[in-house]
Amino acid sequence: MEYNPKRVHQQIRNFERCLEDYRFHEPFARFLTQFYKNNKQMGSSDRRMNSRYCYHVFRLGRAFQDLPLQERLVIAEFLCETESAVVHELRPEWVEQQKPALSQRIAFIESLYPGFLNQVFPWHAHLSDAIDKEAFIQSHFVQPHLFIRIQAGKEEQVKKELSKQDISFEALSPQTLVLANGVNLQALKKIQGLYEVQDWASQQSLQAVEAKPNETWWDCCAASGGKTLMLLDRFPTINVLVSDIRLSILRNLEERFEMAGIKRPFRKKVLDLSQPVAHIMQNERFDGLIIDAPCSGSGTWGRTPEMLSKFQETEIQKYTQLQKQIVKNAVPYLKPGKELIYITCSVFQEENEEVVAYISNELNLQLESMTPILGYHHQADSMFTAKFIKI
Ligand SMILES: C[S@@+](CC[C@H](N)C(=O)[O-])C[C@H]1O[C@@H](n2cnc3c(N)ncnc32)[C@H](O)[C@@H]1O
Repeated sequence: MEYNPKRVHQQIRNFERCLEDYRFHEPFARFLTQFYKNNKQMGSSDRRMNSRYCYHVFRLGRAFQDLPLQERLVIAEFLCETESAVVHELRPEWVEQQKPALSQRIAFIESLYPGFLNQVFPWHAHLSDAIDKEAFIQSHFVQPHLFIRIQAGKEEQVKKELSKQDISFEALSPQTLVLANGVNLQALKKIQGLYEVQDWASQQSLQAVEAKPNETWWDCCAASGGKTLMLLDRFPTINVLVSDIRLSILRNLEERFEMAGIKRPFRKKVLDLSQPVAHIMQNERFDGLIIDAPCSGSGTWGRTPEMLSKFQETEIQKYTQLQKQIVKNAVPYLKPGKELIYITCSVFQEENEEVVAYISNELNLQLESMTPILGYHHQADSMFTAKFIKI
């Protein structure tokens, strides 16, 4: 491979400076935007390499934490790429071993550092039984795809515009497309709102919903409305209440709804569901609840691998408690005989199966189905969803 050794060493110095500055106070993507603003001397290819090096090192999770940054970079580049100037430059004796198959690259590193995989994601004991531990952990070395969901009826228009803009895609279903990471979505201004960036797993999360025309549904943790938009796409005649603890995110939801051309009026409320909400909700009753609960996000760390370094095991129990409270405080507003959909983007059993057991046993709802959404087979996030009926 051809490369300029001086340039590579400069890029390694940039990378070291960048990671040393990062304090995990914000998502790494946001930190990077600011870092590049403060370092205007870095050209676009330097920025691209810097982002790649940093993300790859985060993909090592909790493994190799005691090694110097440069050593970690070599291992990360070896595992996450099939060819790397860093490996050529700093560990030329590994070049021949950098095989196309990830499993072979892992085997090579394993031969030098036995047991390293277990340290990448050290919370195995918490994983749901449905998760193939090895496949899931290995998936962290590969960046997930970019997925979009196309509005029903707009499939041809969106695909036509993608082709016109020379953006290649693969259709997983009429409404679900895979695009290359880093594709310039700005070029798609003309069809803004006709599609949503939404992971494959998230697109599967409402499959069990059976809403009827004109029913009234409540998205209890709506954020910027990803699930509500998908719900309305499938059931356009339902009425919705969206709520979240954050007013600012509901403002984003309004913008997004407008962009998506949602004409049907919807109601919104700021609600903290960790507390009883009878004083606000009073006699409201719903035909369906979506609880896409705040969670560790452990099924999505392939996209935000810095979380592998940041996450503390004690947070799992805090999320579990909050999830139980939120469900408990929302359930009184569900009509008997109607459905509750519980969703997380976590792979931890405490946030999934344990909360399901709580909802069945303590809140007395009948479990209809429980579906782990295994994204690591699709280069996507992993999620979990369960459907209950109120007795
Ligand atoms: C997983 S996100 C929801 C994502 C959203 N449904 C979507 O599809 O885009 C969880 C949301 O729960 C909200 N949340 C956190 N604590 C809450 C609480 N105590 N009461 C209500 N909502 C809460 C967060 O603000 C966050 O927006």
